[in-house]
Amino acid sequence: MANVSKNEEGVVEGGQEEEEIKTFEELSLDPRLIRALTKKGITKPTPIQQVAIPLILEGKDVVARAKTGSGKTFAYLLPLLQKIFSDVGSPKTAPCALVLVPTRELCQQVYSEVLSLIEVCRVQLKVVQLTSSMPVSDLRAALSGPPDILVSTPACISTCMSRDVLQAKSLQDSLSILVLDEADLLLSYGYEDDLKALTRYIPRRCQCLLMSATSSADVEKLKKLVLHNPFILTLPEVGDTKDDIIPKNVQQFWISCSASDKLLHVLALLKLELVQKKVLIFVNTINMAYRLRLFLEQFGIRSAVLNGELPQNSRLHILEEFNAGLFDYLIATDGSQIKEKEEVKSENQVSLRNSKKHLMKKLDSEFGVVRGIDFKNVYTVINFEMPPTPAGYVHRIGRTGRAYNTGASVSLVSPNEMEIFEEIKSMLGDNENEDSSSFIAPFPLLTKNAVESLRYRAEDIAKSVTKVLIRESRAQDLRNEIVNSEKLKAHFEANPRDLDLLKHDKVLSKKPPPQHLKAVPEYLLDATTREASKIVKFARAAMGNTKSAHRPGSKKKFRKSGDPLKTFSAEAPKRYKGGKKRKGKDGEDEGHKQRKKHSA
Ligand SMILES: Nc1ncnc2c1ncn2[C@@H]1O[C@H](COP(=O)(O)OP(=O)(O)OP(=O)(O)O)[C@@H](O)[C@H]1O
Repeated sequence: MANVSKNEEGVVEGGQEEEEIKTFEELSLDPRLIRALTKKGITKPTPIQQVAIPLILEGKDVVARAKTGSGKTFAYLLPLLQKIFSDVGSPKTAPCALVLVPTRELCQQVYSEVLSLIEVCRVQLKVVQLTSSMPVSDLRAALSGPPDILVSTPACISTCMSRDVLQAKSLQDSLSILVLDEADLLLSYGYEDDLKALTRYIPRRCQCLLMSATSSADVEKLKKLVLHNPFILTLPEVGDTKDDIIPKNVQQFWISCSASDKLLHVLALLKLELVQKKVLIFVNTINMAYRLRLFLEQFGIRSAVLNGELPQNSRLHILEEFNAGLFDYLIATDGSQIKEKEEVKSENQVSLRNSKKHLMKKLDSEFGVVRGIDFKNVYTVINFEMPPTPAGYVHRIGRTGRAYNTGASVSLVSPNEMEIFEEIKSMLGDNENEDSSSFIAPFPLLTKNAVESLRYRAEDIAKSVTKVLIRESRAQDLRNEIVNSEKLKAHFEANPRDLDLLKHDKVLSKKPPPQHLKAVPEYLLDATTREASKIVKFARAAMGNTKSAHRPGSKKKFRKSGDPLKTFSAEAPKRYKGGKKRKGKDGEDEGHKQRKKHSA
């Protein structure tokens, strides 16, 4: 095993010194896969990959819990592909590998990663992705063959089995690897029944892998449901010392402001260029997303909205455009938007649960447009509204600081959100009584003067973004995207790389943005803000240098603790540790559990 040693408790911890890091060759990875990685600029395995790859190649069941952006996808995909490579051509009646993810976007992401690897390896593998929105005839056609690797959601597999598109007996005979990716989200997205139904057909010999960014009761439940005496690879901090859940190369900030001042504050951050691009802004409701977009566009700040209501092709296209750098500001909703509709439903818990289920189905049975998604080069994540759970915070902030990148987050916290903010801080170990550096620091670059200089204009424009305008714009955007979605489908089949076809950050409002609001007059800015803006610009330029310093082959190193790709520990199954059991590793704070129960 790479860079590991056992401590007295039998927990296997990863060695983290740069010189100890093994290469992909030393992990016995297939040279074809190494070539494919090199082509992507990936030359050395991340810590989680170092430990997971050999174990998975040995055929062990593995639970891998590592920070967002730590490279969990390749940690399972590389050994999975290597195993399938050695099996190519052997007769089968169903897929040998099944990768289950919570959302369609993740389906697409994993599917693309697999294709990009096997394209270079030049191995004849059939890989398919299936989602519930596909007609049964398409599902049947995709599974005839059958594929070597199937990427899907639990709900879709249930549909396939109930419609006899995928036969239980065939699956039992063929399945050799099952992966539950983003396992911490699978149950909260309502897939428990689907997974329970599926487990009956997973043969005992099937190798099971469970990947997760956070530890939770749900992950434990899944572990018990599916795995057999697995190796536990985990960040020492997750659910243990509470430290370092968020990568340290992400600087976390917060701003205290009233709910009604949030538009003003976000305007100040963006317009005065106090945060670096690209920026991902989280809101809790779709209406708020359009409110913010309409508001910002009046100041010449163009953004796109990503939410579960939009057709899948549009969502994928928005993600691709944003990742390709076609626009800098993306406003996204995550699971929190369910709250919006729940609020008007019954207070009764049972009907609340039912309405939630109904709503989940209505919006999109595999809803969840951002969690786990690998956004490229997002520097700043802004929580315009706080997520309802600490786990939601971890997933949101995890969209920046991915792999070897640095990033920052700014949370706008209103008095009503102080409770969840405190809960998040306590999860992070950000406690005044603790002798640790503050994990979420007050944002230092925005002065009261700077905010006040924009107040008049901001309040004026905020008033003009009425509920009616929001409703109309949202409906219009949806209509446009439905039309686009069809065009996109046809067009991208022929031109998969043509991202410029439809821009998603076009001005929504019928009234063009007034010219005078586009630029902030010099006289409105105080010296401190001008200085702060300059600092951010310098930092951006410096970041360019930093980035190039981290190109493959670069000698420059990150601080060990500051790199999300660095720390981990691994725990062997009981029989590998002479029966010793690790205690208290998975403890999660009670408040977190309670909130988690009511979330999603
Ligand atoms: N060995 C590596 N070296 C450099 N970059 C890597 C390496 N492995 C993966 N990456 C890149 O790191 C980014 C994050 O990887 P990945 O999406 O697998 O993270 P993750 O741990 O699954 O995060 P999340 O929990 O948020 O889903 C991706 O862009 C991926 O291409």
